[in-house]
Amino acid sequence: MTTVLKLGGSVVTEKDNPEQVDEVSLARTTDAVAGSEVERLVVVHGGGSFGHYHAATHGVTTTQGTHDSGAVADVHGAMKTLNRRVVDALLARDVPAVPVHPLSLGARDAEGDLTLPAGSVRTLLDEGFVPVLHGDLVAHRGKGTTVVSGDELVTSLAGSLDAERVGMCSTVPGVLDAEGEVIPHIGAFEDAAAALGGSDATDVTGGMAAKVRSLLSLGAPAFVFGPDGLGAFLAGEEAGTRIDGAGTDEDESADGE
Ligand SMILES: Nc1ncnc2c1ncn2[C@@H]1O[C@H](COP(=O)(O)OP(=O)(O)OP(=O)(O)O)[C@@H](O)[C@H]1O
Ligand SMILES: C=C(C)CCOP(=O)(O)O
Repeated sequence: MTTVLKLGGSVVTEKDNPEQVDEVSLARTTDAVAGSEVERLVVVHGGGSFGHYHAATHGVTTTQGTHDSGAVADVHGAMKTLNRRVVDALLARDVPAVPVHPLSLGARDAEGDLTLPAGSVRTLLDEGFVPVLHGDLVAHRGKGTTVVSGDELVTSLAGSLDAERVGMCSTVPGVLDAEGEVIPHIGAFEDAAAALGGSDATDVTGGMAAKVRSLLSLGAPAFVFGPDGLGAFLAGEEAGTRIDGAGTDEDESADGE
C-alpha cells in the first residue's frame, strides 16, 4: 500500500513573508506523519513563500521558462532550503525522510509534458525510507527550465507508483461549495464545477479546478483536506473531500472478485 501526501506550500510556509517557514504548522503536520503507521509514504511539498517568491521575481512559471542559470540557482536553491527544513523536521521525529530533488530527475518535452522517472523513489520506498520531493524547476525542451508544481509531481508519482491513496493537505478543509461548505465527494468534474466557478479569485480557482481535474484522472481515491484532517487521512479514514473518478471503483466495499 503506497500513499502519496502533498503538504501545501501554504501549510508549511508563511505565505506573505519570503522564505519564512510556518514553524507551528510544520511541527503539527510532521507530528501527524510521525504518529501515523503508513507503510510506504511519499511526501511532496509545495513552494509557498520559498519557490513562488523567487519564481515570480524571475518571471518563471510552468509555461514561461528561463535559460538564466542564476535564476535556476535562486528558485531551486530556495526549494532545497525549504526541503531541508521539512526533511529535518521529519528526521527530528524519527521519520526516515530522504530528500529527492525533481530538477535532477524530471524533464518536460516541447509540449510541456512531464516525464518523472520513479525508480529512485520506488527503491527508496522498498528500502524503508520516506522520500520527500518538492515543487521545483525542471528542464523544458525549447524553454530552458520551467516550474513543476507539487500537484503535478503527486499526479505523476501516484500513477507510476500505483499509489492506493493520495492526500492533498492544503489550508482549506476540502473543496468548498458556493456556500463555503466542504463537498464530501466528487466523482465527476461537473460535481464541483459550479462551486469552483463561484470563487472570486479566478487564478486561484483555476488552481483548485486543475487540482480536482487531475485527481479525478487517477486510479486511486484522493482526498483534499486541511491540517485538521491530516491525522484521519494518514489513519486510512475519510478526510475533507474524497475525489474519485472513472479509474476507481465507486463502491470499494462491493468490489468482490
Ligand atoms: N471551491 C474551492 N474550494 C476550496 N478551495 C478553493 C476553491 N476555489 C478556490 N480555492 C482556493 O484553492 C486554494 C487551495 O489550492 P492551492 O493550490 O493554493 O493549495 P496548496 O496545495 O496549499 O498549494 P501550494 O502548494 O501552492 O500552496 C485555497 O486556498 C483556496 O483559496
Ligand atoms: C514555485 C515552485 C518552484 C514550486 C511550486 O510548487 P507548488 O507550490 O506545489 O505549486
